[in-house]
Amino acid sequence: MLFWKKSEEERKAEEGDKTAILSLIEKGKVKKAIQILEKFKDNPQLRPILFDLYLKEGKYYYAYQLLEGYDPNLGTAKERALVYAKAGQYKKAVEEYLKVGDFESLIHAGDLLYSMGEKEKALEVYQRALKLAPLLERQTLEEKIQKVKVDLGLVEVKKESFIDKLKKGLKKTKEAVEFGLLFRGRKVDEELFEELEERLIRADIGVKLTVKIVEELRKEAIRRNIKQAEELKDLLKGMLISYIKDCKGEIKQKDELVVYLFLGVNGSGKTTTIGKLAYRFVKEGKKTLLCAADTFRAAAIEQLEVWAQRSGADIVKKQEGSDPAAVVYEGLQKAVSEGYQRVLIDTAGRLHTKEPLIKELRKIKQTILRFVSEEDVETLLVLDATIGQNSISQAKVFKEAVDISGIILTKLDGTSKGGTVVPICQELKIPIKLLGLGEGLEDLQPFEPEAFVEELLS
Ligand SMILES: Nc1nc2c(ncn2[C@@H]2O[C@H](COP(=O)(O)OP(=O)(O)OP(=O)(O)O)[C@@H](O)[C@H]2O)c(=O)[nH]1
Repeated sequence: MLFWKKSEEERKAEEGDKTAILSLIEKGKVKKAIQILEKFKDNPQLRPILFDLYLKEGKYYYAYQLLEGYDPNLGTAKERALVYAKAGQYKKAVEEYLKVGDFESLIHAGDLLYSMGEKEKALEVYQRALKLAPLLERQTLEEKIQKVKVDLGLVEVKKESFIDKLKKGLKKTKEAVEFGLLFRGRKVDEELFEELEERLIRADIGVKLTVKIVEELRKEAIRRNIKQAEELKDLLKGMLISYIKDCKGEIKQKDELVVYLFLGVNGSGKTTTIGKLAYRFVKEGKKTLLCAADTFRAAAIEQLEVWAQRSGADIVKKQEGSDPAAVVYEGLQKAVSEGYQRVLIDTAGRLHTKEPLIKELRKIKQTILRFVSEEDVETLLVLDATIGQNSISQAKVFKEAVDISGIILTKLDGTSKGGTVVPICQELKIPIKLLGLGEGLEDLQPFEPEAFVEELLS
């Protein structure tokens, strides 16, 4: 019978020979090495090797037992901190992280302290970390610090300003393209233009526009003999603003009845946007009525009902499958007879049934015009920023159906394609009247081209 002959090396390893054990590990025989080393936990020469293998294998609880049962100084402070954290020994983990004291360890320590409810200590550690924070991490850490301060009642909850909301809305885009870092302290050279081109495309400005922008910048840089990249950034800012400034628009507002007709494909954020706008109108003291003309799905009707409750608006609805124009007729009859000032109409958004959809929307618009004149109708197309320029082809279908007076670009906070505002404006030439910057009731903000570009490039 062929005996499986233990290699000489393996035999030596099993006797606790360090070199032989290390050679086993080099050959990938980690499990075998652990098996052998677990017999030599008392050996201070071999214990660190076992601790290191436990860490590599993610056996944190075993590593924790070595620290507790044999030697609390095994590994580095950072390794011990990780083991203690994984083993739920947060206090010890914090101690080790604070011994390391670098940015990442301080953040871990602060997070653990916060999770343990020790918010004062968490704040103190976060503030230490802030002094070491790399540029790109500062904003996130400052938001953490602000949150802890609010928890501790050190500052009242700062009402998010328009700029704060815009910052939040463009965070993903900025993290993806980092324009702010691109120009800092750089010379104007071909590499810079190539990087700029790549980042403009990443922000979904579109290839055609990107090439045009970069070409214009190259020419200007030569004409003005620009050497510093910062100057180029100012030129880029001016160009982007020039491309979108004509798309600034406010939604129609007056004391008497205004009808807002919402178009957009399912999932674009129509119903949510109606809810946010209804909330605002009710807060302004306007008598507001929602109209559930997306009768294709019961879910859409129910969803609008939820928004009516959340916003304090009233609602007119019929059962699923009813004629949408009939719902609109009933809604406007009620609005006129009962003195409503705002009517917000939700419609179906099934683009794949293009012809019937166009017919349905035209019929709805005709019904509206039986009650109010064109100037008191705001036809708003809701576009989902996360699909970027693809929303332009969607928009063209809806444009075939009815005249669109404004665009609402939603989910800007959920995408790195914030630059899509530029091609949408350039291609559709329709005012962008509102930006959806989050799921909250207040996360619907006006489109301010200057502030938008300022934030995008900062
Ligand atoms: N992050 C973020 N999410 C949003 C925003 N606007 C809408 N949403 C979310 O997008 C999803 C779809 O929103 P809906 O309002 O249901 O979209 P819809 O167009 O009405 O879709 P249907 O109900 O299928 O017609 C929901 O989860 C919303 O919370 C926004 O500005 N930011």
